Amino acid sequence: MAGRGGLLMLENFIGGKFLPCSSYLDSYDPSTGEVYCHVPNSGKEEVEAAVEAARAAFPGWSSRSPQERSQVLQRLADLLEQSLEELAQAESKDQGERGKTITLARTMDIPRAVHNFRFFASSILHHTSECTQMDHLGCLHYTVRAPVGIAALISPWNLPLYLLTWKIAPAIAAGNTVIAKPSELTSVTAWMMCRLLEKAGVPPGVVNIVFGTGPRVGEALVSHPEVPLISFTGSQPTAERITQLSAPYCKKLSLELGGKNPAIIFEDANLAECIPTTVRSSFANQGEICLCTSRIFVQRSIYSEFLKRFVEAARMWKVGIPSDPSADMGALISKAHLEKVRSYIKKARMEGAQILCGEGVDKLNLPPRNQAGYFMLPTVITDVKDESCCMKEEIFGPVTCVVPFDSEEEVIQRANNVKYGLAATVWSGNVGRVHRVAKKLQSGLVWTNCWLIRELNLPFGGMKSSGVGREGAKDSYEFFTEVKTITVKH
Ligand SMILES: NC(=O)c1ccc[n+]([C@@H]2O[C@H](COP(=O)([O-])OP(=O)(O)OC[C@H]3O[C@@H](n4cnc5c(N)ncnc54)[C@H](O)[C@@H]3O)[C@@H](O)[C@H]2O)c1
Ligand SMILES: N/C(=C\C=C\C=O)C(=O)O
Repeated sequence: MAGRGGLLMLENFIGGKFLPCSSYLDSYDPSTGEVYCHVPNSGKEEVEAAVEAARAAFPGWSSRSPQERSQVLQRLADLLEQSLEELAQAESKDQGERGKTITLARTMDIPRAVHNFRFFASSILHHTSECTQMDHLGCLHYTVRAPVGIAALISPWNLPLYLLTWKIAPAIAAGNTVIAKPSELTSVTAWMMCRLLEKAGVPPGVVNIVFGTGPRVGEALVSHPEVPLISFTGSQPTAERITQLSAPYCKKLSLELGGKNPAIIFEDANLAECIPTTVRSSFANQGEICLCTSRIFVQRSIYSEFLKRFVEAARMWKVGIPSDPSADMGALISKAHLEKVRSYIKKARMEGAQILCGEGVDKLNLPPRNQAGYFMLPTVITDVKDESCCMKEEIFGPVTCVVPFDSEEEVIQRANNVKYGLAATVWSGNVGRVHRVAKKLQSGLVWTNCWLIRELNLPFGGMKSSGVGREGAKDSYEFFTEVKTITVKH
């Protein structure tokens, strides 16, 4: 709806109704410094109202059959698909000059949000329970699963509707009611989705969305005693805080966090495929995808050739305004984030590393009105030590380090030598080596000779500081349900 000064003014969605909030956050367009949208600055009061609505809706929704719930999810997927262009425009505009290109929103974010509902609408129909027998004792044992209750779903700004629906769909398919909190930086598409819920047949109170900041509404939500389950995607420091706040209640937690993802490129790799894919895996969505490559290990015999061709390809990766369909990359999410990313380049320089292209080396070519935006060129760093912060810490920007290696054992040890363990890529024509290396990497996901091909049936998630738990058909079902073992003596 239109609010102050004709700007978009979002409202919370609680109990099937849009409700105004007593205070609002200004959301800025960072290229102009102007407010472009008002987002509810919700807190405890709004969380209380959402918990009440979710509690009231739970008995009815949880007692529907999986088939009935599945039909509702299918209808929601259809409605989202019918609004694909409108949602893609909004997703790109919401990150606006901040970054998401219209092409990525059209081809990845919104189609995947649609697919999330279709996928879980289908997978909920195919779960089976376990059964075992103890004939010598005359016993039969079996399991039953039931939804947990009210789920808190907290998501980040980088893939707004994609990641939020990746949580809402499995949670409600399993019969839970939910309170979702999108990032305060990118709330618009979640709000637009609320307008479709009633038409899809989602009963009031099954999906509630409260908007606002982490410290205010996020903390009120995760520390609420009647919310037994939290699915969180975001940064490691926030995950720590959520873990502390939820610990007194022994809540069920799923944490999908950051990464420092290696690409390992052996001398027998098909460079014609590897180079464009590794440019994409390093710089897609401005490098603001938790799965992006940020450390590239290249076998020494092909190191010089790889570096030359990789830098050439990185320079071709077009930085442009997000509404330009030919742009490969837009701008970063905020001024603060751009400064943080640039600070890594500065530190790398001070440590004696070389910046081969991008920040401080090449010139951005942008229209005059976008020159104040938070744009940065794809940046390649080399001559950097494994102990450098650029090789250890998650930068979450269009920056990647390229270093040589000699042997398989050595590169596995170096790739594993960070606190994260989310995603890795391995490039080699030797099938035996691909399997061997993939097995030894401390990483929840390993893509070999490709990147970001998603099979939603299988577990998604990270090891070490990259997270706790997995998401996927079976994993999300197990997370969003409680299991009970029943023994029958006959
Ligand atoms: N593993 C994955 O699947 C995955 C996917 C996307 C992003 N990420 C990670 O997310 C990070 C970037 O996203 P971000 O900057 O939005 O992360 P963030 O942790 O700052 O925020 C994520 C969400 O948590 C909320 N939040 C912040 N403080 C909170 C608190 N104290 N209590 C409750 N909620 C709180 C935010 O408002 C937002 O909705 C990166 O580290 C990235 O790697 C991981
Ligand atoms: N959760 C998924 C992707 C996360 C990307 C992070 O930025 C997914 O593809 O299911």
